[in-house]
Amino acid sequence: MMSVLDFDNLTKRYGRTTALRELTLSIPEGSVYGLLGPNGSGKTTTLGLALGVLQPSGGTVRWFGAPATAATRRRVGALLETPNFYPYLSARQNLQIAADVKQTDARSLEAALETVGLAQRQREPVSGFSLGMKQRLAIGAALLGRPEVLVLDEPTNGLDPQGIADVRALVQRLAAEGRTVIMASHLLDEIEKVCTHVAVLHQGQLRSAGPVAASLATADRVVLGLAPGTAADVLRAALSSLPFVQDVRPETDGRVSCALAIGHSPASLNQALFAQGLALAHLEMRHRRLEDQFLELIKN
Ligand SMILES: Nc1ncnc2c1ncn2[C@@H]1O[C@H](COP(=O)(O)OP(=O)(O)OP(=O)(O)O)[C@@H](O)[C@H]1O
Repeated sequence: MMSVLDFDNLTKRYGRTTALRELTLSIPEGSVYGLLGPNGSGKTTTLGLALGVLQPSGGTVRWFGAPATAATRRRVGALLETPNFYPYLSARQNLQIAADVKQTDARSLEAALETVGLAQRQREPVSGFSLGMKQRLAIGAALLGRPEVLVLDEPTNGLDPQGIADVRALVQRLAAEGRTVIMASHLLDEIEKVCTHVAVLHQGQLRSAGPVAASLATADRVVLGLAPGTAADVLRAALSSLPFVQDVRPETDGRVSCALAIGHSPASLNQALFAQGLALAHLEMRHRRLEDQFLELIKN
């Protein structure tokens, strides 16, 4: 897959604070790429560097395989903070002002209103809009000029549940139409629902990157127990000898938990232990809370 954006050893320092440290990352074309991290982890800095709003202290940014130019910038739409719309003007009039500034054609304005679901209400003044509608209008402004890539910083921040659902559905629609979307979020749950790929940032450093399924799906654990009276050490030793078993840990009541490598099921684990002469009295899947998985990712 072609990449639309490549960071190579990207670093940003503010005085003694290193906001981003040697980030190397490629964003594949057609992906919905989430930048995940707690507050202050460097997400906004990364997006600012990508868009040329900030200058790097070191490293490079390449768009579509080359250093950014005015022409490549026109292929990218961005929403870093919600713009202040004129409240007494209609949605359409507000977008028209943005379109005039960007010098984009009228048809792209129609398409943007349609895509963000505001075509029916385009004549209404923005003062009567919910925060969610204003955010969709802001995304509409970023869509003027039909960019291939959309960059969004925390697009659901501050919205009510309906607004959050609408903006997430919109991001998925944008992706379905073939655009690449790069979005920052501090919500693991949001990344899991919306994104195809995720890069986890913590204190300005990349902790993990790749397809969401591969990054998050292996985190479930299996909890095992032998018949009462059997030493947990026997089970731990047996588990440690199996190549597809990872991260063996003692639990309460003499039980032991472990994670399985991708493609291995609890059933195949049970079979492998039985082949070693161990009969399980207890086998349970434990789905860890998403927050726990995330905390673990940034801890390691
Ligand atoms: N203009 C600045 N001057 C000094 N330090 C800054 C500046 N901008 C960001 N920082 C610092 O850089 C680090 C990364 O900030 P950044 O805004 O990129 O994080 P973030 O992950 O986007 O967090 P948030 O979600 O809170 O915006 C933080 O420690 C922040 O305090």
